[in-house]
Amino acid sequence: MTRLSVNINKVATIRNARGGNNPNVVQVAKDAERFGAQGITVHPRPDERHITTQDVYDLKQVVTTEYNIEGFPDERYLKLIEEVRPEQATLVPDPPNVLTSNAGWDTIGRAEELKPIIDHIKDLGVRVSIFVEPEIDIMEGAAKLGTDRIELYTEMYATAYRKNPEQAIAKYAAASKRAHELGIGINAGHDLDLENLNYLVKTIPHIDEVSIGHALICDALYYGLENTIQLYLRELNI
Ligand SMILES: CC(=O)[C@@H](O)[C@H](O)COP(=O)(O)O
Ligand SMILES: NCC(=O)COP(=O)(O)O
Repeated sequence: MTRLSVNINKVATIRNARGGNNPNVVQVAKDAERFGAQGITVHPRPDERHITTQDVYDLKQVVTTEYNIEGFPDERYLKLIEEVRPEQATLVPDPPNVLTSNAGWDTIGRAEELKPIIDHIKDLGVRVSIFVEPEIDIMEGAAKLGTDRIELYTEMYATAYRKNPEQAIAKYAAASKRAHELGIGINAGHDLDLENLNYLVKTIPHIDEVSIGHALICDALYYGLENTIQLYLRELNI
């Protein structure tokens, strides 16, 4: 069964736009879980454009499903993981000023950098997932790093899906098959939405978790958060 982790970055974006505490990020996380979310994901970027460092600590007090903290593993991020001990740390190769995540890790060329970080986070008892593109050699590099999971970066799939779903998913199916053979858990995320989600999880077995934020929060503006979470869960056949 594929779990739905709701990324609440964009709730914090709206809150920060006025500088107050509305919408209340902690309350939205609690409600999202009450509405059926099986995880809460945040990506506390260095410039705090949405999720702040304080949000990360505050959410730790209330998240009862699975807490997934994404980010580039710099000192600031690793301190958060050490102090908050989420269920999962998802490592993303984002430079500080990037608009949004737009690339996966080079698990071969950056193995020396990544391996000690992954070992350290696993020693903390936190599951490690690394954000990657759907390439066979990258899967094999990920296995050598000892990561618990990979997160398939699904922007390319989402972009190509409307035009040709079979073509859009081909590399993801091959990469996830290889990852599964190598004993690596599989997450997926970025630009997933109500249109492209079901085909992804129907075609690719073994996806443990999808983390969805931008499209889900946009949909909630029309359908309401509870209805929207239920709509996404339905696309996951939950
Ligand atoms: C790793 C990933 O694909 C998402 O978490 C993405 O980083 C969302 O970040 P923004 O909400 O800042 O676009
Ligand atoms: N890891 C992907 C994520 O958390 C949310 O990405 P998006 O749905 O906001 O594109």
